[in-house]
Order: sequence, then C-alpha cells, then structure tokens
Amino acid sequence: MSSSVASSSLKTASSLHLAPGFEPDRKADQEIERLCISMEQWEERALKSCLPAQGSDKFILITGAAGFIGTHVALALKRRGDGVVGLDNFNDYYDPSLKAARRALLEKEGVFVIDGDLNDARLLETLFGIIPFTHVMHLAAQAGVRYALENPHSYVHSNISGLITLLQVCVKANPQPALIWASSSSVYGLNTKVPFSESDRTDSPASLYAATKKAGEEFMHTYNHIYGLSITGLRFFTVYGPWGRPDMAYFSFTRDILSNKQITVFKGPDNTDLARDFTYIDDVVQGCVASLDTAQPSTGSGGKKRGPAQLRTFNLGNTTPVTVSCLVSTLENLLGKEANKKYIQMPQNGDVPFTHADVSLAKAELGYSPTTDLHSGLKRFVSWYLNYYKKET
Ligand SMILES: NC(=O)c1ccc[n+]([C@@H]2O[C@H](COP(=O)([O-])OP(=O)(O)OC[C@H]3O[C@@H](n4cnc5c(N)ncnc54)[C@H](O)[C@@H]3O)[C@@H](O)[C@H]2O)c1
Ligand SMILES: O=C(O)[C@H]1O[C@H](OP(=O)(O)OP(=O)(O)OC[C@H]2O[C@@H](n3ccc(=O)[nH]c3=O)[C@H](O)[C@@H]2O)[C@H](O)[C@@H](O)[C@@H]1O
Repeated sequence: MSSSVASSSLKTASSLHLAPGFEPDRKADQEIERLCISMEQWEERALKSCLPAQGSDKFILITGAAGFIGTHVALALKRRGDGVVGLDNFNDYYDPSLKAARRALLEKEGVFVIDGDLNDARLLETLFGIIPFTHVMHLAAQAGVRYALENPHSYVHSNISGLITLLQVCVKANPQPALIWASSSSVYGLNTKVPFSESDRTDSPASLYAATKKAGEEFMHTYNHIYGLSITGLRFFTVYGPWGRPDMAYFSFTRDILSNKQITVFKGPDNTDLARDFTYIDDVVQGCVASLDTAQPSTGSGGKKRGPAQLRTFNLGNTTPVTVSCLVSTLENLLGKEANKKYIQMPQNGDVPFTHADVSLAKAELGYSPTTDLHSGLKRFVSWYLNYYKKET
C-alpha cells in the first residue's frame, strides 16, 4: 500500500480524533500476519469499516460479530449508517464454515471482522488506538448450557478472562465507550416465580454457563462503580432465527428430522414438558439497537472515573413460553416430516425446566416490543435452512 494511502488512512484516523493513550502497536500482530497485510493496510480496513455514514456519530466494536446474534446486529447497525467493526476468534465450538459464511455476508456490506481473541489485550489496544469507539456491543462468549460439562475451561477463557481483558481495555480507553453486553436468561436458574423479572434474585444458576454470566453481571457492577463505565446488560431468552446456531435444539432438531435421525426430547420432573420463552432474532436485534441508542456515555476516561455512570439490565424475551413438544410439532408441520422422537428425563446437565420473561422494563425504557410468534419465526428459519443447506440435502 502506498505511503500516501497509508498516511491518508492515518489522516482519517486523526479526523476520528485518535484515542491518545494507545500508540498503535507497530509490530505486526498475529491477525495482521495471518492476513499477510501490513499494519497500515490492517488499520485502513478497520478504519474504513468503522467510518460512520453521514448523520451517524457512532463507532461500534461488535465482539462475537461472526456469531449468530452478532452478525444480525452488525448488519442492522451498518445498514442504518453506523460505523461498525467486528472481532471474533472463529472457534470451532460449532461449524466454523458457518461463521466464515456469516463473515462473507458482513464483508459484502462493508463490515470488517477481525480474527482475534478477547484475551489478546494488545490486539484490542491496537484497535482502540486507531478507533475512538463510542460503543462496544459485547456478544462474544462461550454460549451453550450443556457444553460446560464437556469443556468448562472454554467458559472461563471467554466469559471470565476474556471479559475482564475487554473491560480493562475499555476503562483505559480515552474516550471510554459505552458497553452493551449479552447476559442470559439462564441467570434466573432454578427460580420458580414467573415471569422472571430483572429485580428477582439470581442466586441459583443451574449451569457453569449461567454462573459465568452471573459473574459477568457482578463484574459489570464493579467496573461501573470504580471506573464510571456505562453498562447495559441484556438477558436474552433462547434466541432463534436464520443464520442460527447448530448446537441449539431448534437447529439440531431441524437437521435431524430432515436426515431421519432420532431426536431426544427432554422431559421435566413428573414427565412434564420443558418450556422456553423462544425469542425471534429480529425482536432481539430491535432490543440491542434500542439499548445502544439509549446508552449514556461513560463518565470515566483513561481509567479515571469522573462521576456516576449508567448501569442497566433488561430482559429481552418473547413473554410467551412454548413447550419443547410444541417446538417439535411446529417443526414437523413446517418440514412436512414426522420426527423420530425419544423422550428422556432431563439429564442433570444444566438445563432448567422453563424460562419466561417479564419485558415490562425493556418496554418502558427501550420501547422493546417483541412481535414474532414461534410458528412465524420458525417458518423463516426453516426457509433459510433449506436454502442454505440445499447443496447438501
Ligand atoms: N442465542 C441465544 O439463545 C442466547 C441466549 C442468551 C444469551 N446469549 C448470549 O448472546 C451472545 C451471542 O450468542 P450467539 O447465540 O450469537 O452465540 P454464537 O456462539 O453464535 O456467537 C458467539 C461468538 O463469539 C465468538 N467467541 C467466543 N469466544 C470468543 C473469544 N474468546 N474471543 C473472540 N470471539 C469469541 C464465537 O466464535 C462466536 O462466533 C453470547 O454472549 C451468548 O452467551 C445467546
Ligand atoms: O436463554 C438463554 O439464556 C440460553 O438459551 C439457549 O439455551 P437453551 O434454552 O437450553 O436452548 P436449547 O439448547 O436450544 O434448548 C431448548 C430446549 O430444548 C431442550 N432440548 C435441548 C436439546 C435436546 O437434545 N433436547 C431437548 O429437549 C432443552 O432442555 C431446552 O428446554 C442458548 O443455547 C444459550 O446460549 C442461552 O444462554
């Protein structure tokens, strides 16, 4: 890349009010080496991706941008003109080719997704050194309730250590961004009072995953208190939709029904049906964007708190729990195929019998209003699934 283009990109950077405190790391970084491009070219791509269109003043870092929810949120924000750059470690918790396909979708719309890990403080600081992020939409995590039984350290790596590394970079940044992050309905654990409200106690996590999300909520209180970081936590409720996650039941059931493989339906105590407040992705994206638009700026900078800062938590659910049996019968109807079902007692695997969101707080403060029922949402998912995998079926 010619020096004039490099300097123009840095000029662009200076027009972005280069964030002092972080001298971009001139040493080639793993990601930059991987891309076989120079530091300046990497900066150029990040800056170009994060330059907002006319009328927007938002520079947003989306972690987990190649993930299911991250991809949808990144597209929504980029399409409305915000500056967006993504970060994702493209791990193989599920099919990395799906993450690569999502990345291609994003790059077509001008979103650069950097291949990097939350724990790489140097990479994060380099990024914060060239872009004065106004917001961080933190969606990267080890998701999934049951996988914690197989690989507990993956949850520590991403949901604890990775989160602290990101928080440390955010509080040292000048200006500090406002942070919106994904917590989870699983923090309600074994609570019996329904619907779940943000003011309920959350002291009975049923899985390590839930405990790491609960820990995250505690960290947020601390970083808000000490550093003045503006923080909004979003408790998503079993989110589904196109470009979804193959590890989740709606997706794996669809795959197995189509390939005539048996599905295992968990039953609760006394053979009761399990239920989830399934929430369609477009409704969740609406809640994420509204959270970002109502987030107040952080009051700290460069690690120093200047005053009290906003700290919020919202349920983003559908307020209409549906049984897993109903999920299965809806999929059978949409796929025109009967499932080969095996019923077993819900294993002690971190699952909870039901979830049910009270969204009155999100409605009042964010204007959040879910509109998609399970049948309509699954219809759109199945249509996407059949199209995306048509080459394989
Ligand atoms: N989908 C749901 O039903 C649901 C419900 C509640 C909460 N959440 C939370 O919402 C967020 C997004 O979930 P999703 O369903 O899109 O999951 P996802 O697994 O599709 O997305 C998470 C992304 O983060 C990336 N990632 C994980 N660890 C990382 C690390 N250390 N460094 C960089 N990238 C990393 C993964 O590669 C993945 O692409 C997660 O925090 C999840 O816990 C999801
Ligand atoms: O709401 C949330 O916070 C959580 O929602 C989902 O977790 P879960 O509700 O367990 O979603 P699925 O794994 O898709 O399970 C949906 C329902 O199907 C049941 N199930 C799952 C898998 C299976 O083989 N059989 C089965 O009956 C589960 O017990 C559950 O009741 C996501 O996977 C988590 O990342 C997220 O944090």
